Amino acid sequence: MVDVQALAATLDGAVRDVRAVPKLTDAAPFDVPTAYAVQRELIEHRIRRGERFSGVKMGFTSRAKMVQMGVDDVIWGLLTDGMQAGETADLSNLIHPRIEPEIVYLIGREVRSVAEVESAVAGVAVGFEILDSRYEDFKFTLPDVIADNASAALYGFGAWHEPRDLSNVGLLMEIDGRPVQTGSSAAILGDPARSLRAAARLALGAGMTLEPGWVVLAGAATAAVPLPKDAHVRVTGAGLGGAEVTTR
Ligand SMILES: O=C(O)C/C=C/C(=O)C(=O)O
Repeated sequence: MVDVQALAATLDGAVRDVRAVPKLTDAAPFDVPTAYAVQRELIEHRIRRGERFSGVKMGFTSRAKMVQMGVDDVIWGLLTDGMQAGETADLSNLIHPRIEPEIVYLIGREVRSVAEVESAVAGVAVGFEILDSRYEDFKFTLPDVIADNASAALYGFGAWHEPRDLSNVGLLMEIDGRPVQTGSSAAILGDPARSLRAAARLALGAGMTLEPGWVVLAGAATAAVPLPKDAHVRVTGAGLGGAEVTTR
């Protein structure tokens, strides 16, 4: 029997000390439901420090990542307002950050069923997610990464646009003006709307609802790339404008 509170405290300590730890399953294996219990307790540390829930992030939404991890379903993590990046992101609080482009949904009203999630979307935007695994060498098993809140660290997004078909949006990520990733939103489960529905399903399954004002990060359409200090990152989505962050 693993100690959920102790595992969450280990990961929270890694976040606060900016220090990678051995993956939790090295000490004792645990299953996916236990991993989500650790994740929830990990987020509760932030909530107790005064942060507020601001949305959810989806992971392993691309076929390549599912195959790599040997899984056949997506994972999710919880976001707080403390994770929202401003114009600049201070990387001194992160261990080994990586960045990936995102499609972002803004939830306009409480979502009580999967069937209503698309009609509850109030806006769509292009954005980015900064990942930071709390594990040494960014290496983990499926339960480890779920417990670690799907490597969530920081996120941001550009201007909101009217909801629309996002099944094939061209995405470009540039660092200091150099293209580092290009892709299509079609890499997100064939259509990021599927990821949105999965977010509603997983939230409801965990006894939560997607709330008005929350964001849903639909998951990576490209690989994440290492994020250096003193860099300017711009993510552009065809018809969706851009999202930018400067690191220090
Ligand atoms: O690869 C990780 O560190 C876990 C997170 C994955 C995603 O956020 C994703 O697949 O989009």
